[in-house]
Amino acid sequence: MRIDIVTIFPEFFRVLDVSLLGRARTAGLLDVRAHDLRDHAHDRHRTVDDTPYGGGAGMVMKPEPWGEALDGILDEAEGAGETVPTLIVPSPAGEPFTQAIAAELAQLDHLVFACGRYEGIDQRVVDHYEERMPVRLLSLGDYVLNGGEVAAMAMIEAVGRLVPGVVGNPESLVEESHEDGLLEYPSYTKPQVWRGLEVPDVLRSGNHGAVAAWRHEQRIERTRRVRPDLLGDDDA
Ligand SMILES: O=C(OCc1ccccc1)c1cn[nH]c1
Repeated sequence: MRIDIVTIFPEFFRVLDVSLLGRARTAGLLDVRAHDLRDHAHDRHRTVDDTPYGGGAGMVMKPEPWGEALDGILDEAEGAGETVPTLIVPSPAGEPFTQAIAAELAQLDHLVFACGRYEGIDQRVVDHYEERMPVRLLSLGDYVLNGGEVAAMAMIEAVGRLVPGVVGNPESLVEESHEDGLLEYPSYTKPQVWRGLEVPDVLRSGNHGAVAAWRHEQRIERTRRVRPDLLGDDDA
């Protein structure tokens, strides 16, 4: 999978060189490139923002630098005969990002993340590129960040780890929280007793059926307690 990121803080994404995704990059499974939006602002101060029409506090990101940056990425993809990439715009006004969406995006060949700052990006950027590529406004959660970079990083990690081959043992991707709508069961490892707290006996019984039943019950109980919203009415 190819991932392009357009941002005024490209150095923010250097961390991807060292994390789990770093190995995937050297293995050629993930090709991640960060582009500096300011390279596409050609005035003396490399201006990427301006005051909002209609007034109001804060600044809005100008459309021209985005147009030049995104055209460059699109032209390169089209020139290479690739499928049209999907544009992801992290935004508080977006559709909630979920594990299901991460799995959907992990099937694609090419994602482009547009990291907004300030009050956001001029609406015409989304309106224009919707004519040329799939565009998804996605929200990480119901809170406001200063920019899309942190949200993009989270989404890139959630998607990247689902790309086949990125995670060594695909089994570890199964039975995770939200994988099938339930939270994951509690986990334990050695020592058997720690500060007077014991590992549940069933987990040391060697009875795999009893372990599986206990784990499933724990998942339902934990989901009912912490995230009743994830349970349909019939389970509640
Ligand atoms: O704040 C966020 O994105 C940064 C952003 C983008 C556009 C305008 C303001 C802020 C965000 C919150 N949940 N998911 C994303």
